[in-house]
Amino acid sequence: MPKVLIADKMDPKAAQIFRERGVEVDEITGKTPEELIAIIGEYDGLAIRSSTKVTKAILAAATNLKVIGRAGIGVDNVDIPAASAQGVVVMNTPFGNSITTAEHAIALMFALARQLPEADASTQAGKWEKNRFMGVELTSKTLGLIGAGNIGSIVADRARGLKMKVIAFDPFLSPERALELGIEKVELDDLLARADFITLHTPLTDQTRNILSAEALAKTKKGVRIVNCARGGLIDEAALKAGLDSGHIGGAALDVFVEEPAKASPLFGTPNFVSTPHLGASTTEAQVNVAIQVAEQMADFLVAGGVTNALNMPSLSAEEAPRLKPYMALAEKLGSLVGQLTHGAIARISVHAEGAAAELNQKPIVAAVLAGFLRTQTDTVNMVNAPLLAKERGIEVREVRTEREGDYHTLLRVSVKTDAGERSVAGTLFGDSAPRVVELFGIKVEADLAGHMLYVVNEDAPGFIGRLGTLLGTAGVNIGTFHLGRRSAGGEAVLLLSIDDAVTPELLAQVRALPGVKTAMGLAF
Ligand SMILES: NC(=O)C1=CN([C@@H]2O[C@H](COP(=O)(O)OP(=O)(O)OC[C@H]3O[C@@H](n4cnc5c(N)ncnc54)[C@H](O)[C@@H]3O)[C@@H](O)[C@H]2O)C=CC1
Ligand SMILES: O=C(O)C(=O)COP(=O)(O)O
Repeated sequence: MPKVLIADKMDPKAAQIFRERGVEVDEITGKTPEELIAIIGEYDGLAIRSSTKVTKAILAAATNLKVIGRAGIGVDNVDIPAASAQGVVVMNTPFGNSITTAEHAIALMFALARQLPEADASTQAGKWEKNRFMGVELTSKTLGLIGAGNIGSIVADRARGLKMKVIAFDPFLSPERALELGIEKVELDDLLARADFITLHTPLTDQTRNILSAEALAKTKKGVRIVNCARGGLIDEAALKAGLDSGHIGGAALDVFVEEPAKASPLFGTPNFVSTPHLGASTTEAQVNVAIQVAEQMADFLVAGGVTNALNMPSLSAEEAPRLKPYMALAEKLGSLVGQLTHGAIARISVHAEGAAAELNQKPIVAAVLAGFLRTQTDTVNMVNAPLLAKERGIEVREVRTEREGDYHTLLRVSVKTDAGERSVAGTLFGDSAPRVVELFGIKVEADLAGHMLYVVNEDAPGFIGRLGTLLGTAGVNIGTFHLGRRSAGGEAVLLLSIDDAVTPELLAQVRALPGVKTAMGLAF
């Protein structure tokens, strides 16, 4: 009988469903990482919320683990590349708590507009300070959304009901979707200059980290009120404190912090600062939703092999699985590669199958490309919703087949069209099972895309590889594999290195400073 550990507080419905479906379950919450490492080896499944951090060390001890189920949305507490490398499926419940979280953002907006927490404390202290508290109306104010996905869209809907004017910065929001939501799509600087209230609803990614930096906060309208119910790290907390102290920022409400649990913060006690302890998803309704959903999905997987809402594995039927599986792994990797290497609005993604690949069902292959691609923008994408999400984002998806073989017996090519033109990557399967990228933006390479990688484009010149090797060696970075390709002798060359740990910003800065380097990026698969 499969065995699941529920490691964070969850509605009792989760344990009930596991038992009903023939899964043994232990509920042991509040463990330290060391305590978790000591027991995780016995479990096939791990059900969590945001408190448990599923690190490489925990995964290394999880020798029987097959599935991690996140009863909620954000999976930034799970090392997904490490889980994928270990073949552990990671699932979330993308919609169960979105209404609740949107409502919390609206609640915090009201709390700021009318200084509710401070007025409450003062009144209950017997002060009756009727003249101290003067609020503002929400009606007719401009709300700036940073991120207009599931939660952001619900906030927009509620805010429009409150007669607010809603503007949004979300590079992946299509003009059609903005129109449908009744909101105006704007650039970040425009939003900063115009918004009376700002709420954040993006995942924490390299692009969104510190999106409200000191510089961005300085561009806001005087008196702006800011709400963050998404992830700590989207706002520079020190700059927020300075802005509140100077009076430039009229109020701020944080549900999430860079360090959680946040038991101390320079922000605590600051006038017009409101905080809650990551309560965005904490309503009875949302917790019942996510508990039921996560237990059903995990039980389905452990008992029957069904895959739903997986972040690192395509959904599949039993018959198609054996032939399609390696193609989908290749498709995800190629999608993720172009997603990580492409910035800005995408007009079109084309998936071209050549040779043996052209004989297969293209739907799951195309969905896997899109899931890999969109995962660089949102935590909530999977094979099922990737095509829909692409459509919502105004991305045209093209499917092309050529049954005739080219240089390879089987080939998948993924092309992305942006304002800057169309670029493509291509990959094949070695031995019909091992995915390899064989072409990167017109340059022939041959590489396995796995774990953490360093991607460098440089001018092909003698001595460069030696200098890079020395730099990495000095920085204590261990190289697993090393792949090299070039357009022409003395032209542009590309290097793909697999390394043991994530590329740090410091390392990237050093690589970028090497003579001849045109681009350097950290990639993760
Ligand atoms: N406080 C809490 O308890 C909860 C927090 N959350 C968090 O809320 C956040 C949003 O969740 P959902 O709306 O469900 O996710 P979603 O994936 O549906 O939406 C995220 C949106 O952010 C946009 N985005 C991505 N990169 C961006 C960038 N660089 N600039 C601007 N926009 C960007 C995406 O295009 C997408 O539309 C997640 O981080 C999630 O973890 C979710 C539930 C509860
Ligand atoms: O679903 C999410 O992304 C959340 O942040 C909710 O977190 P929680 O499950 O309440 O710890």
